[in-house]
Amino acid sequence: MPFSPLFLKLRVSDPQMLLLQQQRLVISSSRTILMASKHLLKPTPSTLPLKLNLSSPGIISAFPLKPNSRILPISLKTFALPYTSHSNVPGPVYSENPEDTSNSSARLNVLKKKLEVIGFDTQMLKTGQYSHLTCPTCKGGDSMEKSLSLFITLDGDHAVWMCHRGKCGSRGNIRAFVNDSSSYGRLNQITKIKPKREITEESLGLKPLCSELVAYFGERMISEKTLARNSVMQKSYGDQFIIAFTYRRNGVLVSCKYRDVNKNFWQEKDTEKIFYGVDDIKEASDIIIVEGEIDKLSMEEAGFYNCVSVPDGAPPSVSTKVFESAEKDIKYQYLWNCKEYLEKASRIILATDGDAPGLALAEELARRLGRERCWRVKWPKKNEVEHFKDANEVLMYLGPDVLKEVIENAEIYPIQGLFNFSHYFNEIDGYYHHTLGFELGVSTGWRGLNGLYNVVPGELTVVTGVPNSGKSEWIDALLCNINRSVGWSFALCSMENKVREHARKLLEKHIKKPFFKAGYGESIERMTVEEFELGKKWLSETFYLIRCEKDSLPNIKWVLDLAKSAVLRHGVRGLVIDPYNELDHQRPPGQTETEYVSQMLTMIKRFAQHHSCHVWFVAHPRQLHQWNGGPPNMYDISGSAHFINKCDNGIVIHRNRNPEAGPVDQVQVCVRKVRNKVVGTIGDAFLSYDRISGVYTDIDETSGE
Ligand SMILES: Nc1ncnc2c1ncn2[C@@H]1O[C@H](COP(=O)(O)OP(=O)(O)OP(=O)(O)O)[C@@H](O)[C@H]1O
Repeated sequence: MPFSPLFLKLRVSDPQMLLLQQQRLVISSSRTILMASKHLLKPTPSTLPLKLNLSSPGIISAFPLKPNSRILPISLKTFALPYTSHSNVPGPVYSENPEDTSNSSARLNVLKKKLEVIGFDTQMLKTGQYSHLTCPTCKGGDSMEKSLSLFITLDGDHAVWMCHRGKCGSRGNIRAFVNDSSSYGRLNQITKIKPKREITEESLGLKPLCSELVAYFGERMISEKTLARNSVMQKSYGDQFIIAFTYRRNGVLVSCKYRDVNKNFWQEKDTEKIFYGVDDIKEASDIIIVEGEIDKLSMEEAGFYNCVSVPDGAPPSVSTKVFESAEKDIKYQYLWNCKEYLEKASRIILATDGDAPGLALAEELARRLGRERCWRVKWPKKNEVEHFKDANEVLMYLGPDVLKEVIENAEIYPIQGLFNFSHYFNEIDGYYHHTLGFELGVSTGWRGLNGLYNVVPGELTVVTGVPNSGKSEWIDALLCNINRSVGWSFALCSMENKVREHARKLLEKHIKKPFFKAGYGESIERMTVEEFELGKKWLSETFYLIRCEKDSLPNIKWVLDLAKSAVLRHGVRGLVIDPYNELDHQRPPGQTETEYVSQMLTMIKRFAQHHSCHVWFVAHPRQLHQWNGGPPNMYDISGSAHFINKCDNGIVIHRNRNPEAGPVDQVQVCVRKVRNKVVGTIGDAFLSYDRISGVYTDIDETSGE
């Protein structure tokens, strides 16, 4: 015989109150007044005792009193669930003046019209009672059953409905009069939520653990005390007993997960997903999250009660999906359902398994919880190649003290782009022990510069000087010296040089003989054909040319891309860009030259650092008015002060052109900036330039700083 819940003392004028009363008092067929348990009493507008469709699978009474009762009032517990209200669905234009609204039949009329818009058949609807209707969402499925219960308040102002078909679960509510300014809600916007079952130990048939299962846990180092504290139970399943991990919130059974002898897991269906042991982290500021219930129990054996386990294990890999909202984050609903527990935590230790899914789970959790408050554990080594994979393994094989240590030594969860020095200890060790190479820089080959400037991979040297001062010549000579001493090879982007002339200059420096028998070579013997042939081989092995064969000028990105190829393909350790003004410097509209130069130098420095390649960048000074013949200043470089600000080393090449002021072959190498004190300091060195071979040699005369 079908039963209907009856409501006592309903006040028609106050729908909220009505709803509240509806939640609290339900009279069953046996006229027993059932009081809903406290946590089910949250006065939410959608919480109504709804008559259940008994054919609907998986919906069981929230009340442990009468498992077989056919009256099964349920709490929808909507405070934890998304809920679509249709109270804003406007009606077609009906009379909505206050006088009319005091009239319940007018109100009911408006309400019915709104319900019709949604798709309800309203002919038989009456206030103050339930109606069984065909659900406009699922149409009652194949059997076309009238699976939807709809209730209209006595004043005709408010309708609440829910479809009891397990596959549908649509529900919603609507009011006759509200601020109806929005457009019509569409039916498919009705949130489909499966109602959660209310379960008890009795209804699930859970029993205390038998001695065999206690012994099984004993083998896994889980004590009876821990099992009891966590209410681990058992259930008979066919002819076997299976372990039942009871999921509780505030001590109340919310869900249950089973494990059989074959390590198969399954969870009571249509129950809420929450963390296992969530009550243990209620007030905790430090939380441990593990991947399985036995790991949670293991943590207790090591003295950590502030631990929860995820209910569903680990995903195979990190999802590539963009996280949209908690509602759509179905796989991690347990996390959102326990949000208020997690919000208080300042430190969350992710002690998931050490395998790929475990790491993926840690990443998924960290994404949602905020990496900045996450830590992760390093499971100890099992042997040369393997690590222990989880808390229970460590507990079983190494004991509770080691497990405790593992947790205490958890390391901060990495955040992309945020490091501490420990992440770089290998590199720092290498720097200290001189195993990186060239830590103190490579000598330029000139004694006078040894204390001032040495060449370190990964740095940027800006070289300037008035036109014809010998900047290019000096850099070529420097490259030859470095190649001779340490064998480095170089990428050259020397736009001003013809290739053959550049080859001549380099060969002259390398062979120390003139390329031609011509006036500039005076009486010195020209390099022989054999020397020339060997020189060509040396050229090919030492230098890689970056040249733009088209008429257009290359831009810096193009140059750096090719330099990167030269590093990767030929292992070059240095790049010369000579000069700055021969590059294409088109800037986006609105960008100043200063901004552009800053950006360009950042790119160059990044290239240098990433590829451990030293970059020499030649830049001319702006036109100097009233030039006194002295070396220009690094701040005189045309374009921007960033050249001196951003470089690691700043060098001005200067030569005397006044015979009365001193020898004209004398070259002044002014080291104006050295960022790295290990490799030099500011000061001047004086070299002598041999015009025939282009070779620079030390003059034993240096000026002070
Ligand atoms: N100390 C010096 N004495 C005499 N001639 C020199 C000296 N240094 C360089 N030269 C000559 O000056 C000319 C220009 O040299 P280089 O191309 O190296 O100068 P630069 O500063 O790079 O010039 P630009 O600013 O035009 O690029 C070359 O012919 C070179 O032989």
